[in-house]
Amino acid sequence: MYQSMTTPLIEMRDIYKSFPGHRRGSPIQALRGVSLSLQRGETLAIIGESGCGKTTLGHIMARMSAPDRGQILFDGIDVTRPRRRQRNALRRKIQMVLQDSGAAFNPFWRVGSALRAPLKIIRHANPTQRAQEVLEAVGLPLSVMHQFPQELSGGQRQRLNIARALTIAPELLIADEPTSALDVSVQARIIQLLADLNTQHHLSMVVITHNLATVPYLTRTVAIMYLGRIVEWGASDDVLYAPRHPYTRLLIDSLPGRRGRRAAPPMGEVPSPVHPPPGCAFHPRCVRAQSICREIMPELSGASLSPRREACHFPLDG
Ligand SMILES: Nc1ncnc2c1ncn2[C@@H]1O[C@H](COP(=O)(O)OP(=O)(O)OP(=O)(O)O)[C@@H](O)[C@H]1O
Repeated sequence: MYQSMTTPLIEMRDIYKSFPGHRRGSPIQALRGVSLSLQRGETLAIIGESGCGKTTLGHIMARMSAPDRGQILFDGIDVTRPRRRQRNALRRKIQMVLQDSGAAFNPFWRVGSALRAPLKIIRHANPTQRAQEVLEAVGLPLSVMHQFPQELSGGQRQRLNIARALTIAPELLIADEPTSALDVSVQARIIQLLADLNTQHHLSMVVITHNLATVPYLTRTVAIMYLGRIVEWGASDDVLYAPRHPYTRLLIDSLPGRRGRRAAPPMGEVPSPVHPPPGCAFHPRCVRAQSICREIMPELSGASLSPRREACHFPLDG
């Protein structure tokens, strides 16, 4: 089917997801109406504190779990409830790099076997050559083919993790906290690698992170999440250098070692997703909150395709 140039690679419309609460209590509302879209070749960071729903969103995007409500389109085609063949095709097109690079590998398989396995499933003509290509793409020596994953350093294992995701040439790579388990010096190199994969190989990418500082190097667009909703959306530079949502401001002010930073208000804690506060869920922590914020949930401003949007009754002027 012909797709116009502007058809997003992936589009999520009003996605909801809950998990059963503890001891048959109220459900955990992990996602509460998330909508976003990503054009082919574009990069998006999803930012927020722990428990805001980033990983849940990533899993749904990668079609590893189904939403309770909402719609997902890939290349303009509805894949919300894919049939088996469609699901298998999607698995090839969307790959996810998970947080813990060590746990992702079978310790009894050498790297070469681990890389060739998915290629054999799809009956690739030359699995060994493809495995070598992806090792080169991620900057690993070909000699690692003969090693076991546990013989590699943390940084090498994360490169391998990325290499494995690339073997079957996905159209979308989702990386969940790709650097969180690594030393600071190694983090920078993995970030550079991901950025290169986008610029040199035009790989579309979603990076889930709570490390704001890496975002301007990594992605063009950023979505700030709070308690299961996107509260600010826009070009990374715009959002991070001139935030409009007070939550984004709070995240930036809490970055360690910011020179000349103003005194940050106390961060407080993210409320429970079992009973999100009414109105704007951020209001209990917001210094600008007024009565309307406690009563009416603000929607993202502007049209759905506008480049800069925030969900706040009293946005900052940036
Ligand atoms: N499989 C699950 N079963 C029950 N609750 C879950 C499950 N997965 C996530 N949750 C809950 O859903 C909420 C959102 O979790 P999620 O992992 O998506 O957040 P996150 O922003 O990625 O956090 P982190 O940065 O800590 O990974 C949390 O309250 C979490 O405890």
